[in-house]
Amino acid sequence: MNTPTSVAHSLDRATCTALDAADALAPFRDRFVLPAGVVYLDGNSLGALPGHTAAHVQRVITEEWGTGLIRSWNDAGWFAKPVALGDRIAPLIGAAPGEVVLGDSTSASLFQAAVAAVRMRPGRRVVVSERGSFPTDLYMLEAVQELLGGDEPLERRLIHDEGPSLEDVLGDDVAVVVLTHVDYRTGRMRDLAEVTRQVQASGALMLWDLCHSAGAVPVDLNGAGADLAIGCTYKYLNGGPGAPSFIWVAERHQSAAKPALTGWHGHARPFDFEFGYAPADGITRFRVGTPQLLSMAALEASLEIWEEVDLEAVREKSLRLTELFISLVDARLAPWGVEVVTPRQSALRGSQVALRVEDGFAVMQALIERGVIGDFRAPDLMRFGFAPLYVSHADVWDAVAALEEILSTEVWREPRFARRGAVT
Ligand SMILES: Cc1ncc(COP(=O)(O)O)c(C=O)c1O
Ligand SMILES: Nc1c(O)cccc1C(=O)C[C@H](N)C(=O)O
Repeated sequence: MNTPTSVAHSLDRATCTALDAADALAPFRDRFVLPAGVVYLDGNSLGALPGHTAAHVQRVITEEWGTGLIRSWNDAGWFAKPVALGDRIAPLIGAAPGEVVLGDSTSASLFQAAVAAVRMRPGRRVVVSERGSFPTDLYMLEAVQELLGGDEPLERRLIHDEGPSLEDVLGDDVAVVVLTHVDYRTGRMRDLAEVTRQVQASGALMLWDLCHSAGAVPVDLNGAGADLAIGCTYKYLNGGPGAPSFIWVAERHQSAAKPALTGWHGHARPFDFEFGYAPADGITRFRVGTPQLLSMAALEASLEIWEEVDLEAVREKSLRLTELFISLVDARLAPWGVEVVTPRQSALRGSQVALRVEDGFAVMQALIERGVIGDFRAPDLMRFGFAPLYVSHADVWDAVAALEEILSTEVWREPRFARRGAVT
């Protein structure tokens, strides 16, 4: 759908509810617990809770932990869970069975994957990333530099919208390029296949951060022939706060890939309790220590929903929602100088929209008080995530209407909305 501004002017809430009535994904909304009176547009930070998750986790606790006790490592498949769940995430990112394993946090997984990648390109002493990446990625790459820069330092080269470009920094000294597929601030989406091709043409490996992609847009890692990827499961995949991250390593690299963190769950024979480390075959070597089984139980529940979902339908609705939002913002919020920062070309957009608004922090706090939950990213962006399984067209209408009211009444100027303390 491409809703020009003139059409948005003639749109009303009834048109949005009619779009909802015709929406094939609308029934999924009932599978989630959403508080009454809340329009939830922050599923790009923490996904909503599926209705059956609590009962599933409760069962794992009482039956598998309470009754099964230690026996559940075998009887309930606990030991195999990180790879078993990885196999269930694989179709969502264009991976094959045996290529994905659930890990620790995304930060730790990025470190694991980046170290493995640098070691797979001996003699190449540069890691490329982007200046605007989510900071944890850059922080972890600093640690990679420190760890692997011995006699010969490891250089970090950062691309930036204003230059240098990827083309500028690629060369025969680059070991790995670490980029985020969908930018956490602007929602800009890179062409995964094209960037992978460009990077590999220089002889480097391509490591993707899929945090804002998994469950938001179709991803085809194997179709693109990418090398490694990591991502989180607590955003669009609804695994819950602290849900484990995933690591994908293309099957062709697995025997050469050496994990940075050599824990016993990644050992070839963990229960032989051998003296020395020997990596397990395949993706299992990227396991570290005891997996977070209760978090995995929550993710296991949400994946039941994801197994019923057609990602092309998700993408189609996501674009419909973001285009509707952008059109309504253009039509109704122009008097307050609201700027759409997210690309308007659908191929360049993930499933979120960022608006640049003066005093955006206070405006967002006022919006949240009105029950419309988005978030703010310093210095000046209000972010709105559109998770197509539970966000409706009427939600989009209500969010823009609330924003219009807050801007026109200037209620956001009240001191209680001023910035203080920790924010999310
Ligand atoms: C692109 C990106 N990478 C990494 C992370 C975070 O990593 P972690 O799961 O370790 O907190 C986030 C969000 O928190 C993110 O948006
Ligand atoms: N992971 C988060 C957390 O532990 C606390 C608050 C927010 C988050 C997020 O996921 C933020 C998110 N990655 C972002 O895009 O800004």
